[in-house]
Amino acid sequence: MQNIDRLILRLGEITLKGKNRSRFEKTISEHVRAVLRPYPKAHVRREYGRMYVETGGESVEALIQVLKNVFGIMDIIPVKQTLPQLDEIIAAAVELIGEQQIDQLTTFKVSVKRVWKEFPHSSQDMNHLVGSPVLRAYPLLKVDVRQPQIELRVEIRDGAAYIYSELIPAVGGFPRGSNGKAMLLLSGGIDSPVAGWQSMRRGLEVECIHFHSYPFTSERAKEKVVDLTRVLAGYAGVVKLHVVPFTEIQTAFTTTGQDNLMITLMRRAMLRIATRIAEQQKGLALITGESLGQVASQTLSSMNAIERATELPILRPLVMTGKDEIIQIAKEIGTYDLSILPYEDCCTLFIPKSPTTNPNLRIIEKVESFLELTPMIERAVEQTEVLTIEAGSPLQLASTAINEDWF
Ligand SMILES: Nc1ncnc2c1ncn2[C@@H]1O[C@H](COP(=O)(O)OP(=O)(O)OP(=O)(O)O)[C@@H](O)[C@H]1O
Repeated sequence: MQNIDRLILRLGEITLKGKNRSRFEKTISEHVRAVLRPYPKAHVRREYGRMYVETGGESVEALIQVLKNVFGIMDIIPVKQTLPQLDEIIAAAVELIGEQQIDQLTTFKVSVKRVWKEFPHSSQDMNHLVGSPVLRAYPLLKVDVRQPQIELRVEIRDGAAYIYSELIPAVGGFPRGSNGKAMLLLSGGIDSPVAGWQSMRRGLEVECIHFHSYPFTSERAKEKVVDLTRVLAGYAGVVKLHVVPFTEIQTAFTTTGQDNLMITLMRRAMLRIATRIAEQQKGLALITGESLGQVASQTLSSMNAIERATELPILRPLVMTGKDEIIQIAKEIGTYDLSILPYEDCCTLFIPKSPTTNPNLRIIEKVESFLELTPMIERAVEQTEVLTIEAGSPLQLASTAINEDWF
């Protein structure tokens, strides 16, 4: 990409959101400036519906890598900028095509968009005026107007023309934190970090809540969750993590003699505590990594019995997503390698041999009423440790390409 001197960032769905648009664009621009801090020579300019990043000599590939993960950016266009003059546009087009691999089978076409209506040549004429010198310079090229391998695009505006041939898909979604706050129940597993990232991508500010059962679960298990939160913070800047002591409540459940209801009871207690923390932090929903049918506690019947423990909406971004796809996303966003570390989760230690897939709500409520849960829940909330986790290095772990197919 040696001829590329700037990137155009096109913003996605926010264009649908009329009056919030300028606020959304400002949020994306702040996010862009934050991820570009390690690249001081790059310069950002905001315009209606898009942003321009002048590379200033910074590596184009490195800039694309970090910008691809900024929520709200739909795609990135590496461009060569010239004056809106025919000879300059032709020279840039010839240079840009020269960067491509060309053989006898390579097809191309020119597409011109004339935003500046005073430019002296029509779009139709421009296709020929630019196409002919390119064909003369690269005689192996063949024109194909339907499905060309290379589409050389020229956008002519008042004051500048942009020449490009590549559109790089970015993460899309809504600007970070633009759709309110929700609390993510973050285990050390594969699913909940993915659910958290997907929620952030839809513009939610996410605070994490982790239930920890020391000494049944080790310090390493907690560190793993801190590390997972740090990866999420790579996308959001800073993420709060609430670590809830869960040992007392779990131990109480083991005395009930209702082994097969253990998971349902634990999940309901988690939701109650998470709801209290959400109220304190002004979170409007809970997020889990549940996926329909994945385990006994994720049947429709179990989910039904579990979610009655809270009045807050429960968001389950992965509810209809299969495990393979979840794993693929976890790898792409940089959480997978941490999630598969062997440190135990508080619940797995208490999983009975045959957990019920169809829990009876009446029995559950009876068991709960015997236990006097409320003071235990109060204590757990009071003793919760709150950590503020910052990204180690912005987006360092998310170095692989975002997969277009998910969006
Ligand atoms: N120790 C925990 N702390 C916080 N949330 C938890 C904890 N354990 C489970 N959860 C929440 O409950 C959901 C279901 O957990 P479960 O272990 O049944 O399923 P899972 O599909 O293995 O999820 P994960 O891969 O996220 O652990 C998790 O996705 C998470 O949101």
